[in-house]
Amino acid sequence: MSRPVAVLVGPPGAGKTTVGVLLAERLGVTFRDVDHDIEASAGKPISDIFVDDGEEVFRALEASAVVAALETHDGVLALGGGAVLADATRAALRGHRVVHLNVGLSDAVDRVGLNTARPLLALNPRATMRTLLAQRAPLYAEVATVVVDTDGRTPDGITADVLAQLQEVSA
Ligand SMILES: Nc1ncnc2c1ncn2[C@@H]1O[C@H](COP(=O)(O)OP(=O)(O)OP(=O)(O)O)[C@@H](O)[C@H]1O
Ligand SMILES: O=C(O)C1=C[C@@H](O)[C@@H](O)[C@H](O)C1
Ligand SMILES: [Mg+2]
Repeated sequence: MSRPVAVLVGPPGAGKTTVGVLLAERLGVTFRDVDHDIEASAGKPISDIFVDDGEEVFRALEASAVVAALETHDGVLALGGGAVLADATRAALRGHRVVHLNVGLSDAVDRVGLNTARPLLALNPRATMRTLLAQRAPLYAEVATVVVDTDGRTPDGITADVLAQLQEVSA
C-alpha cells in the first residue's frame, strides 16, 4: 500500500491545488487532487454534482475518494476544502503528513472571487466564507501535522515553507 508524501488541506482559496502542483514538482513526485478524482468518476463537474445529486451525495463520494487516494497515491495529494467535515476522513488522515494551508477571510475571498465553480460560495461568498472558516478551523487543526500561513504570500514562498516544515517534522 502506498501513502502520500504530503496531504494538503484547507479552505477554498487556500491554494491547495496551486501549492500542491509546485510542491510535487519540487519533490519530483506526482500531484493528485481528490476534487478531480470525483469529477472523473462522476463524469461531470462538482458544481453539477451539487445541483443534480445534492451535497450529501457529493460528501459520500468525497469520503470514498479520499480513502482510495490515501491508499494508492504516493505523491502530493490535495483534498477538497470540505473533506475534513467527515469524521471518517479525519480518522483516515491519522498517521499521515497533513499540511494545513491557512488563509484568512480577506485573502480567501479575493482568491476565490466570483468563480461559480465553487457551489457553496456561489451565493454571498464573503458571508459564506466567514462561516465556513469559523466552522472548519478546529477540523483543520485536528488533522494537521504542519500549518503554513498563506496570507499575502506567493505560491513559491509558501511551497518553500511547506518543504522546510515537512523536513523538520520528519527529521
Ligand atoms: N498564495 C497565493 N496568492 C495569490 N493567489 C493565489 C495564491 N494561491 C492560490 N492563488 C489563486 O487563488 C485561486 C484559488 O487557488 P486554488 O485553486 O489553488 O485553491 P484551492 O485551495 O485548491 O481551492 P478549492 O478548495 O476550491 O479547490 C487560484 O486562482 C489561484 O491562482
Ligand atoms: O469547501 C468545500 O466544501 C468544497 C471545496 C471544493 O474543494 C470542492 O470539494 C467542493 O466545491 C466543496
Ligand atoms: Mg483545489
